[in-house]
Amino acid sequence: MGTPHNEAAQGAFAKTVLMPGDPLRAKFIAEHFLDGAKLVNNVRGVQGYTGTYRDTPVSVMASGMGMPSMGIYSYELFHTYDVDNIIRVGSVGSISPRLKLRDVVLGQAACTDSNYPRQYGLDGTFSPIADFTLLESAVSAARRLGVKTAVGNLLSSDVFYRRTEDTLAWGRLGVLAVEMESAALYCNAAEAGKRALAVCTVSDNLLTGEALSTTERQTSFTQMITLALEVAVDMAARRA
Ligand SMILES: O=P(O)(O)O[C@H]1O[C@H](CO)[C@@H](O)[C@H]1O
Ligand SMILES: O=c1cc[nH]c(=O)[nH]1
Repeated sequence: MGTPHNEAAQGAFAKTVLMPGDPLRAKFIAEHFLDGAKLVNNVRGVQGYTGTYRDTPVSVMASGMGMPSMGIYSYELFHTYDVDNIIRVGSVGSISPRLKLRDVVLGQAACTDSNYPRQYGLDGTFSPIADFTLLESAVSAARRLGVKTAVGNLLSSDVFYRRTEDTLAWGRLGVLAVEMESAALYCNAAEAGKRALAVCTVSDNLLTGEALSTTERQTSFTQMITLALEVAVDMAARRA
């Protein structure tokens, strides 16, 4: 039994799924980090793979870009495929003077300019936050691996080609970086009673105008990927 967007069989996904926005980054992770990776979904070219990392089953599947796309894929992974943990492995634009290109950011929470949380009909503002266990696991893995991370707020925006000045205003409230999916992921995890975390790499610096190339976005985020995979191993060990 699949979904309109996912043809994988029941049980084809591991309990932890890494989700980049980019399908080619998903393929790169499967080919370079997982042993025995098998393609389990390719509907719309959104590639999902399951293999093992340090003998632990792990899956990787693209979310596509933006909150509606992440909303669909993560909802189906949590509800149809009974996935427990989704770790977004994304690129972000820095809006903080603390960050430079290639720095790794752990999204403790995700502000948003999207109406995505409106679906819950709440009389107020829901704060989409990361799962604390995943966040704590990522912080310890980063210390162990010697990866410097910044932990803090992200802005998940519906708009990529946004006015820089409007975006920088979020930075003045301490928001570290802007991307386009984490708030929807955190909302879906909360709704499903599951766990989610965004581990991101700075691909653009909105303060200086510096940017990485397309190829670097697909294939050079190895610290972020290793960190996320170490969290997957830790979560599997906690279940055992
Ligand atoms: O690199 P990914 O994971 O796709 O993430 C970022 O890159 C895309 C925009 O270029 C958006 O999806 C944004 O969130
Ligand atoms: O949404 C995003 C993602 C990466 N870089 C940006 O500038 N914006």
